[in-house]
Amino acid sequence: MSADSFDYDVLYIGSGHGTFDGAIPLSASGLRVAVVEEEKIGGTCPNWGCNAKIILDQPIALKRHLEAVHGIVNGDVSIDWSENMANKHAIIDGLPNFIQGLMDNSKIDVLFGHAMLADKHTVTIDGQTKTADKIVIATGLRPKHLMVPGTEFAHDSKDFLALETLPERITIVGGGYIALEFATIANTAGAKVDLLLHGDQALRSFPQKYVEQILADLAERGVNIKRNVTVTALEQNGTETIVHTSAGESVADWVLDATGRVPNVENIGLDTVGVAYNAKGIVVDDHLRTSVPNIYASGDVIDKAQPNLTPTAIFESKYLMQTFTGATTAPINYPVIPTVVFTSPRIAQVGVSLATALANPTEYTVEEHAITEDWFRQIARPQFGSTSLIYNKAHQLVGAVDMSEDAAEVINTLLPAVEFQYSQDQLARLVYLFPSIGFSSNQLI
Ligand SMILES: Cc1cc2nc3c(=O)[nH]c(=O)nc-3n(C[C@H](O)[C@H](O)[C@H](O)COP(=O)(O)OP(=O)(O)OC[C@H]3O[C@@H](n4cnc5c(N)ncnc54)[C@H](O)[C@@H]3O)c2cc1C
Ligand SMILES: NC(=O)c1ccc[n+]([C@@H]2O[C@H](COP(=O)([O-])OP(=O)(O)OC[C@H]3O[C@@H](n4cnc5c(N)ncnc54)[C@H](O)[C@@H]3O)[C@@H](O)[C@H]2O)c1
Repeated sequence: MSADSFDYDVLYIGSGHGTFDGAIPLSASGLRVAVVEEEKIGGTCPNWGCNAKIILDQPIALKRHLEAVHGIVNGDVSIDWSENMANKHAIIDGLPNFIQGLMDNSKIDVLFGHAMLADKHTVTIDGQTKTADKIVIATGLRPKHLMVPGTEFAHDSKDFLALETLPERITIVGGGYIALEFATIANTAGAKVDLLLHGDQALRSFPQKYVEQILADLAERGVNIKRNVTVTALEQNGTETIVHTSAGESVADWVLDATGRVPNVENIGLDTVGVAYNAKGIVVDDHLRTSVPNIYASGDVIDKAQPNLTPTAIFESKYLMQTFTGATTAPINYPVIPTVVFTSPRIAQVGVSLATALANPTEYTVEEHAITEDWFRQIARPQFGSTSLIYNKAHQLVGAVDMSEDAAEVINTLLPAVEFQYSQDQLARLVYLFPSIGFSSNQLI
């Protein structure tokens, strides 16, 4: 069959960043494109991920900043959670319509409903049938649930980001991004937080010497951190939830299950069509093709080594757009992808990890700079913070970690040097605004 005999050239399942950043220019280039969404247009990041989280975090970061400059700026500061939530609604509630408007303008057909593959060119959407030359699966992840009696009494990150009132006592199960970011928000906003770690570490992909400083600070601020604890059951008693664990029981008004996220690979017809997948997601080749050559995958649903983040999903959807327009036939060539956890202070990193560098001293050298070495980074009076720089044998910057309130900006500044392996001469030609985080960060290398 020729491509013209199908309803569409490309049909995407899911409307998150794994889809729309590439689908919009693809449709604008003249291809016939459809996007199927069963929930909110834009998917996780705008509606119940990055955007919602960082809006709620903004007053949290401000309150922590004001605490640090207490004595200079005085007066009681408290967070009105309902107003914080109202501000979140005001900023993000219009995003699905905005994103759909972008899709409409580029002539994408937006179809609502649950999509399932019927054969390699056919998708059913709540009974309706559509055909496409190419199909992209971009169905993302969903929260994992504790496999214990009473698991239904726990809530997930989406519920937390929609809380109209902040519960007094919150138990958070897990030690990943969501657990630590939400523990920071809930603690600073005034809740009593229990943080239950399955093992003895949190944020395992970040340098533990930095993570331990974050945990110590949270503990000093009243977060009750329990390590090596296994939740065995949850029980509802009126408005309270009793949390049964290997270390005894405790009581909470609200329990957040932050034990990870799993790929949406079920109930979409993968077995019917023969698309290979595993517990970590859909298997793809270096062109993001699944085991069925005209079916591709994009975003979080892919089983891959790169971190499941919005910028990764955007990179993948744009790569597919270039593939489908014929602008490239090359395999996907991922750049270095930075990561940041929005605790207070934040930790951000890029490139070769600190753990790898320290384990291979003949390959790498590590230089650590305390935040106190730079006058400019003192003005917000941070209690602690550092930057670690990782160099290869040719003394090129190959990795960096920063722990500070400005960590995202520090790592953004260092990112081009890591990605493009700038020489000292090239670095010397970069003139940054002064004083600024960019200037201070560039001074380090
Ligand atoms: C709480 C939280 C905070 C986060 N914070 C950050 C952050 O600060 N920075 C960052 O970079 N990343 C962050 N992330 C990760 C980021 O949100 C994801 O990496 C990104 O949204 C992935 O996009 P995606 O398009 O692959 O998937 P999604 O955005 O999840 O989109 C998948 C879409 O597919 C739809 N769908 C699924 N199955 C079907 C079907 N059968 N039919 C029709 N539609 C279907 C879903 O409804 C969903 O809308 C966060 C995630 C969470 C949960
Ligand atoms: N700042 C950001 O970029 C950001 C923020 C939030 C989420 N995200 C994305 O969302 C993904 C999911 O985040 P997450 O925090 O849900 O997952 P995660 O994989 O980061 O953390 C899951 C945590 O749950 C723990 N855990 C697993 N099973 C458990 C059990 N039975 N009992 C107790 N603890 C258990 C793990 O040890 C781990 O600490 C991240 O990997 C990231 O890709 C990114």
